[in-house]
Amino acid sequence: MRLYLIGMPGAGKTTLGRALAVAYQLPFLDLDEEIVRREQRSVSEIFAQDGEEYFRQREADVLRSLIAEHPQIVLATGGGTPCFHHNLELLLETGLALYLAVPIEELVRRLLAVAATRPLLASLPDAAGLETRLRETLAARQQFYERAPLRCTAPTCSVDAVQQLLARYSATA
Ligand SMILES: Nc1ncnc2c1ncn2[C@@H]1O[C@H](COP(=O)(O)OP(=O)(O)O)[C@@H](O)[C@H]1O
Ligand SMILES: O=C(O)C1=C[C@@H](OP(=O)(O)O)[C@@H](O)[C@H](O)C1
Ligand SMILES: [Mg+2]
Repeated sequence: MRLYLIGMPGAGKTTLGRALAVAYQLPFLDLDEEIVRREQRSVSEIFAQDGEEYFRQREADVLRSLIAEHPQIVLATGGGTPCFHHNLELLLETGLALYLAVPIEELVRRLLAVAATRPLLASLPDAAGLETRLRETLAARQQFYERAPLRCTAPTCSVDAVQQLLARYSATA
């Protein structure tokens, strides 16, 4: 199987993805990390030097190459991945997408600690600014995220919770 984690920055796609890959004994890849490896520079550097449009094109290209290379994978996408270049349709056609629907308040708590390393959040001064930006971003992206067949609404979605979701999904699919 291919399991794709989608959702807002800070939702835990990378963190939970790694743990799920161990539980299901599947290879794990993180789309951002793969872009960084291929570009030999950080996501922040890519945004600063070449802009978001360039990043989105690379993101779409690397996504397609990873899917072609890996029939079995847990893949953590970036927060914007499903919203550009028909990536969501590709994810829905080639694997099972899991939306980590974490409340904004929890995202704010987590991201305040790491905002400086995330280009779309780096320029925000405080928690109120971060919360406003996240609410706006979610309002625009929800329509994409909600098309995932699996959704975890727990503030901290665990491996156990995903295993239960998957078991229920497999029983009805
Ligand atoms: N379930 C969790 N509980 C608490 N903190 C978490 C959880 N998942 C992720 N985090 C923290 O939130 C931040 C963002 O997590 P990350 O996995 O990078 O999210 P994403 O890949 O969705 O942006 C990290 O600092 C991580 O340690
Ligand atoms: O939300 C976004 O548009 C982005 C999220 C990031 O990934 P995470 O969701 O893993 O932070 C990364 O792909 C890039 O900074 C853009
Ligand atoms: Mg991530």
